[in-house]
Amino acid sequence: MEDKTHNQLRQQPKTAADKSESWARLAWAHLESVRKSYTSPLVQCITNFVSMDLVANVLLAAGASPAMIHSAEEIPDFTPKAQALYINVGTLTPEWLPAMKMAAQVANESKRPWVLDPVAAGASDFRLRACLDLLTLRPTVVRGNGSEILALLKGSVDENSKGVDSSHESTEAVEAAKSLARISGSIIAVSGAVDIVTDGERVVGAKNGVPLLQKITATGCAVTALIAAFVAVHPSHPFEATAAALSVFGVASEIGMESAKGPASLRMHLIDALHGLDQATVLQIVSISNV
Ligand SMILES: Nc1ncnc2c1ncn2[C@@H]1O[C@H](COP(=O)(O)OP(=O)(O)O)[C@@H](O)[C@H]1O
Ligand SMILES: Cc1ncsc1CCOP(=O)(O)O
Ligand SMILES: [Mg+2]
Repeated sequence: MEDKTHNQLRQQPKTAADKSESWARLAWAHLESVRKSYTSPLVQCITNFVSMDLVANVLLAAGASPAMIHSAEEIPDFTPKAQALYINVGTLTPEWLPAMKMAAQVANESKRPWVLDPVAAGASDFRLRACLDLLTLRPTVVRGNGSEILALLKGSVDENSKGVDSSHESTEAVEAAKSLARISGSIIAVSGAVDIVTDGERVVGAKNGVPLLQKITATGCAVTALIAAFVAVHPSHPFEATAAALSVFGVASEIGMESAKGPASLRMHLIDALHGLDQATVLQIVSISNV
C-alpha cells in the first residue's frame, strides 16, 4: 500500500486534491508501520537533557521504542541494533561531541538512517562548528527552525541569535534550505507555522500544527525524533517520511488543542492524541502541499 502511494505521488499529471489525498495516505502508512510490532523501530536518541522526557514519550506514543543511550562505550554494540539514530545538540558539551560523531559514523557503516537537530546552531562558534562537522557525516535528515537552517548555510555565528528559539519564519529559509540540501545531500526540514521540507529540488509545506507548540519546550526536538522513527520504517523515502512526520505531529497538536487549557495541558493532550490517532482523522486533517 505504501509503495503504491509513493508511486501515486510521483505520477503526473495530478490534481492538487489527488496529491493531497496521496500525502494523507502516506502519512497514515508511516504511522501504521511505526505502530506495528514487527516494524516498530528502535530509535537511539542522543539528545539534550531538556528534551529527553518529551522525546521518549512522543516516540512511545507513536509506537516506536526510544533509547536514550549516549555513552561512547556503548555505541559499537548498540547503534547497529537501532533502526534509526537521532542526534540533537541542544545541551552540547565537548565531552558529548565525540560520541555523537562516532554514533553517526557507526550508523552510516550499518546503513542506518540518522537525523540531526541543530538546536541553536548560530548561538556560538563551538555549536556551529559542531553542527557543520556533523553535517559532513551526511545525516539523512536535518530538521531545524528558520534561524538554525539559515545559520548552517551562512556558516557564521548569528549576532541576533535568540538561542533555541527562532527569530525567522520558516518561509524566510526556503532558499537556504534548498541550497543546504543540495550541498549536504540531506533532506532539510524547516519548522514553523508551515513546516518546509526539501531535497534541494522538491519543496513541500506541511501546514498542520498550533502556535502554542512554541510555548512548550522541546516540541521541535520531539518532532525531529518522530522524523527519525518515520524514516526508520521507510528509509528509502526520507523526503516523504519527513513531511509525513511533521504533519502527523501537527495533527496530534490540533486534536490535543481541542482539550488543552494552556501549554502544560497541551503537552499531555498532544501525547494522548498521537497515541490515539486513527486513520480517518489522519486522512481528514493532514495538510501537505507543494510550496
Ligand atoms: N506558528 C506556528 N503555528 C503552528 N505550528 C507551529 C508554529 N510554530 C511552530 N510550530 C510547530 O511547533 C513544532 C516545533 O517547531 P519550532 O518551534 O519551529 O521548533 P524549535 O522548537 O526547534 O524552534 C513543529 O511541529 C512546528 O510545526
Ligand atoms: C531550552 C533548551 N535549552 C537547550 S536545549 C533546549 C530545548 C530546546 O527545544 P526545542 O528546540 O524543541 O524548542
Ligand atoms: Mg529546536
